[in-house]
Amino acid sequence: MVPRPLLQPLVPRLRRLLPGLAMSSATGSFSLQQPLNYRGGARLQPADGGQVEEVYEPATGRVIAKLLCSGEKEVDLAVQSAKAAFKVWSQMSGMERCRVLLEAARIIREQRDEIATLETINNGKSIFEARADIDVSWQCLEYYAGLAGSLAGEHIQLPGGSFGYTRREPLGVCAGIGAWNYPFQIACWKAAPALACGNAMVFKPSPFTPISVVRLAEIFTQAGMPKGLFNVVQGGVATGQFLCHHPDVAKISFTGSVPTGVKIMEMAAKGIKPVTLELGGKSPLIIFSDCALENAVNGALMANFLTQGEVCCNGTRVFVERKILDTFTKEVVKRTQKIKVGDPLLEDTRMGALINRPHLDRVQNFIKQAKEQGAQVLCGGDLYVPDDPKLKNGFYMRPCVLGNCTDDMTCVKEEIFGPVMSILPFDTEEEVVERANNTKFGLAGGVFTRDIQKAHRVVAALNAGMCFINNYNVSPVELPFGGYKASGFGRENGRAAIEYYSQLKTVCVEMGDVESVF
Ligand SMILES: NC(=O)C1=CN([C@@H]2O[C@H](COP(=O)(O)OP(=O)(O)OC[C@H]3O[C@@H](n4cnc5c(N)ncnc54)[C@H](O)[C@@H]3O)[C@@H](O)[C@H]2O)C=CC1
Ligand SMILES: C[N+](C)(C)CCCC(=O)O
Repeated sequence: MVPRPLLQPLVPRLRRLLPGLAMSSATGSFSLQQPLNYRGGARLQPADGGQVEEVYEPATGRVIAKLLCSGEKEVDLAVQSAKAAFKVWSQMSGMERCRVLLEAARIIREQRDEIATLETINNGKSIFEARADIDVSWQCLEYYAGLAGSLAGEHIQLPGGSFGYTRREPLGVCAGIGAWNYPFQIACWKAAPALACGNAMVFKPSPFTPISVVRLAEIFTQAGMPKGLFNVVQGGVATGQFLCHHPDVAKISFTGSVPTGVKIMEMAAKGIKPVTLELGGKSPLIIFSDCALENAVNGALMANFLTQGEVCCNGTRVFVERKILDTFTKEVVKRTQKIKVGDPLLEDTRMGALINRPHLDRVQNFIKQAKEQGAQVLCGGDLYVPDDPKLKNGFYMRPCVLGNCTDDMTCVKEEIFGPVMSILPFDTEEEVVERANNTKFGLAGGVFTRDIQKAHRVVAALNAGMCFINNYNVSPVELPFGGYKASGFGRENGRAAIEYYSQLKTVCVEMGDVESVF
């Protein structure tokens, strides 16, 4: 036997030699030729479709891969492959599924830095954050692995010794459709509960970030899942539509924008398929004057600037009690100006590049419009061009704080999905709760105060699915996550998600004779 200490240094080198795992980790040097579809336990080119999309590295603006969009035939093959694997997987016990999910979590933990690097290259977020995303991802798999063994129904006593029982059964082949801001994490938030419940999945990532999810599919196979249990189809609107309309898809779990969410629901309605919708937001963060100021400032930064502000649950409407408006604003601006923007693969970078040029332009337009409507740019908001020449075509901007905002401004009403915080003064609790709820969205909300009664009273009054007291945007996988109102419905994470990936069968058992009324 080779002693462990000798084996250990070989492992990273071996991994680099294995096909599918080779990569260079310096910004501006990555490119990928391998197929991006995954079906039946292997990477492959789609059987049809073939429309080509370019995939970018946001940090440099380079094309790093070409995406072949899957057509109707490829989507069907992926669904059929999932259907076959479902037959095997759904018959396994929860404990057997638990072991496989734990093994997948272990592999992700082992490959954490490499997966985070892929995520940073394709999404543009800082490596510091990408690592945290990967941690949340394996934690999610661990959490549902733990639940898999205890999924159960109930036994109900009926008269005369008869009884009923319920069985918690999987739905079948679930479709997962993801956004580009947390590519790997979104896939895990959907796959972990779905697979723990005994379902199979066909996942379609955003065409902007197709890369890391294929790695997840490889890891699932390596961990021992039946081939075909988790397949990846690539493409945009058309591919997504083929998937949603497929008669053998039993459920659709979607993360993305509100307009697309509406279309998903329409398609699901045609097939009477349940849906989970994780949509956008314009969440309020309420800072009372009795808060711990430094925590509140940290909370406001966490609520606005993770992943270049491209976060659905961001608390972008920061309501500040007028008494501390000046002190709070000064401190938030000072701290925002210190955020290090630049090459996302550098260890000390805290804000990388936005997803692509059109999105950067969109965010810039929101800032222009805010100025026209009377908001004041207190810092940032301008494009940022790093000194490093290889980054000059990247999609960077400086994080922005807007003052002098009012509730009717576009920047306060619409989801910007970029690093733009709007500060709004308020005077009373009653007033701020009403203003906070005056939005079509209802994803999240936060409150900073030292008064515990006030904290609980205010969150109870907020029309939002995910509320934070004295923190913001932390994501323990044990807690259910999801929206109210136009932010969607269904829940991801926590025990609650089990409800959305399983169905209940009731069995009524007669122990006596049939008393017929005829
Ligand atoms: N609530 C949540 O958990 C999250 C919500 N979002 C929301 O997502 C938006 C940004 O993400 P985007 O990728 O730009 O959203 P999007 O709605 O344009 O696309 C999301 C996904 O749906 C696919 N898609 C688009 N049209 C489709 C159709 N007709 N049928 C089937 N699939 C279709 C896309 O290819 C992509 O994979 C923001 O509004 C943000 O708030 C983003 C992340 C998390
Ligand atoms: C991880 N977290 C809480 C910052 C964001 C998760 C929701 C999303 O995908 O935008």
